[in-house]
Amino acid sequence: MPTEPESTPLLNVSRLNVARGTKRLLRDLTWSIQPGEHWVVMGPNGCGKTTLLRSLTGFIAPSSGDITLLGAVYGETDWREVRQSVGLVSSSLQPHIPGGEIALETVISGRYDQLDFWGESTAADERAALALLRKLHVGAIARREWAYLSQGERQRVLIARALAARPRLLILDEPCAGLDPVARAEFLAAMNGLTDDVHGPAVLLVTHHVEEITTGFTHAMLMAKGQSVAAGPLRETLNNTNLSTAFAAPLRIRRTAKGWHLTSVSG
Ligand SMILES: Nc1ncnc2c1ncn2[C@@H]1O[C@H](COP(=O)(O)OP(=O)(O)OP(=O)(O)O)[C@@H](O)[C@H]1O
Repeated sequence: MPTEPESTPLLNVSRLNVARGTKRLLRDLTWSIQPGEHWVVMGPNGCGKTTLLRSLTGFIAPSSGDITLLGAVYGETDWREVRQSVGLVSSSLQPHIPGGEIALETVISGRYDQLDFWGESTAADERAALALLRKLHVGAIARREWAYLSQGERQRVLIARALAARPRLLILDEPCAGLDPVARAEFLAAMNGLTDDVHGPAVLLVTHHVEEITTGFTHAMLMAKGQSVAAGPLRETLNNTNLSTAFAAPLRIRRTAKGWHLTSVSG
């Protein structure tokens, strides 16, 4: 993969279009992420968030437009190589983790970019994996099997797994889905640790809930009907007008000491 200067955008998407049959899943989407930024992507069901993530990670081919990720240009570079520097945490990974695998092994498998890893791990691998689990406040379950982990623990093990590969971009696709309030609060505390780490990866969070936008996030993109409705610094972008446009309903957003709150304005 090419090396790039510090100031190069981590991601540059220009006029990205994805069509399947007659349906346009993404329309002329333009977006960039600079080093040091942590982004939230929001939008109604079916607006194209997953399609965008799948395009960025090379699992869907764009119909037109350009993607430059970590200095590599889509179509010119082997995207499997680019993917090694992108951590993806998505519920779609969960069925692929063997039930009998202990958390430590799941994390180590991320370092080798393999699911169900059967290779020889070293003592150094184990120490590094344990440090990651501790960082995410789940060190105590290091030797517990996947089948017995709670949803909240699983999500954090998957983040540790993604971090084991030392990604430059970490994509969290609705990581709080299915978590109870306590597990969610614990998860959000761990996510705060990630965005606070100046040596850590850029974080891209896809969520439906503004309450999950922790203080370290700097930017937001709102999507609707395959397009970017608004994108930019978080506090400017998350306003009543942009959110109401994206969700096609009157919404009011507030920010308090406890975080963001979104309410529907009836009548
Ligand atoms: N291969 C495909 N062929 C046709 N339509 C598709 C295909 N893949 C996705 N779609 C449609 O494209 C739209 C965008 O889907 P996508 O999964 O990207 O939305 P999303 O924003 O992630 O939604 P959600 O918030 O519900 O997860 C949806 O209407 C979906 O049904």
